[in-house]
Amino acid sequence: MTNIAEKKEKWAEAADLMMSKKISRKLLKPTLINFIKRTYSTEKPLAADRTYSTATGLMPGAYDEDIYEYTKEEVDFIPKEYSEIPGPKELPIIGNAWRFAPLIGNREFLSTLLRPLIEGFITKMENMLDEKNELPEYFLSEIYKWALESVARVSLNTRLGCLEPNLPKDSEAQRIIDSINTFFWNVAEVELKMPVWRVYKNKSFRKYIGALEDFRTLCLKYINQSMEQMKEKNYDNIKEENISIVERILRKTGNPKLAAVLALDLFLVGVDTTSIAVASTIYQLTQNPEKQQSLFEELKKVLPNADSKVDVIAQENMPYLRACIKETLRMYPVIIGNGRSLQSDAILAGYKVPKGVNFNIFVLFISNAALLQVLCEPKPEKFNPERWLKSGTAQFGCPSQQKKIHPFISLPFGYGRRSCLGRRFAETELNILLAKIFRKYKVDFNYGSLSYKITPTYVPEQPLKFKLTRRN
Ligand code: HEM
Repeated sequence: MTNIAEKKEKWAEAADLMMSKKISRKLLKPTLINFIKRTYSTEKPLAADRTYSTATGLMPGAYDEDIYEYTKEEVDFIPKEYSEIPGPKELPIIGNAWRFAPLIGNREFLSTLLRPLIEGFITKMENMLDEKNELPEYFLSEIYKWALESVARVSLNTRLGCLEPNLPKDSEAQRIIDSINTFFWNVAEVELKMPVWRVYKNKSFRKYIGALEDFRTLCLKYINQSMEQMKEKNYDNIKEENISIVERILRKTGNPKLAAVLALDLFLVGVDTTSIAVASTIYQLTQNPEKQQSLFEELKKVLPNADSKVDVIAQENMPYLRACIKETLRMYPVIIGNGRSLQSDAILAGYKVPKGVNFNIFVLFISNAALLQVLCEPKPEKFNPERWLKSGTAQFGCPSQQKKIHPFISLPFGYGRRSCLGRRFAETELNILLAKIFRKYKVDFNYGSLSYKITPTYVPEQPLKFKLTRRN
């Protein structure tokens, strides 16, 4: 048998093994956990060489040379714990942001910046309600605009005007959102499938490049504006929270190129991810009114009235809200799987897997079926936030069986060195916005069940016409 045929056969066997109902729980549990742990512990993202050859090379102007070399000062600025992570040579399109993870991870800073935008968005939602108190069909795109405004505020200290009513279709903010969507619709086709575009520039490729080019041009305009304004500023009298991430990087490194690349990264990955997570969590709570009521009881205690401030301390006192978000992302992970490329030979589930093999770890499958069934809760299809709540013994309990839930059951933000850098950013956005909505309104959805599609984010297909009823 040829090497390839042999490998294929082994992998088919491995897949059968994982799916087989006959397999004993004893064997499946350690095998799957080991499988995930081993693959996540590798550091190189999937298809890094291809991502490099397409995305970077095709974003003219974003990088002056093909591979950006860091100066000594920039390298020194990189916090120690991140310095050994492979840099942009590995994954240029989102390869730089991780170096500044601490800057996008401070909850106090994020909460202060994001709260006013959330207040503005809630007012906008109220103004969008129709005579049945329902939000419009295009509500998801309104969430996108809010998320875009948030990224712009934090990374560039810029307001794009996305919260204005009736943002024109040809406005710059709308065009940024459209280009992000087009990018995501075509990224899998261009980056992960056979690279037909190397010989023939097909439609997906042209759209993909067009979107990236549009996106880059628009974002760079705001980045340059931000840099111009910096020249006039006296930072002695400016509070830390009013200094954007881009400004901080520029002040520290004096390198506009580095700042621009980081901002582009954040715009590209920070908009639709959070938006879909918001949409899915609201939807789940409409489908489970008793859970929505439990959430309201919690929120009423922490936020005495609808206008109470959702600061960091308030967020810490909302375990049920966090459990609702976690449970939603278990059932509907926005990113359905993660990729890794093995950096050394490994033995997985008894099979020798050679260095260089690419993996897709299907979070959607794992968190909905296999692990959950084997390890803990027999009903993965049920929305049950309680399964994530700490029990009296301060363990993550599975109430029905008094067991700990294995942390790998749900990995919506990935795992390890290349896990999501915007996690705190996203969690802060979700905590504040959802707390505000569910403290103020009872939310219903009167149009049956939503179905989901993969674009490649996991997104609801039907209009989100949520009904809002004001609470006391
Ligand atoms: C609910 C919202 C979000 C979800 C579910 C999510 C999920 C993910 C996942 C699954 C990965 C890949 C992790 C891995 O391979 O282990 C990732 C990477 C990343 N995310 Fe997020 N994300 C979200 C929001 C954000 C936001 C708001 C930002 C920034 C503003 C962001 C920035 C990043 C960056 C920079 C990476 C690449 C990290 C690297 O390659 O080292 N994400 N995210």
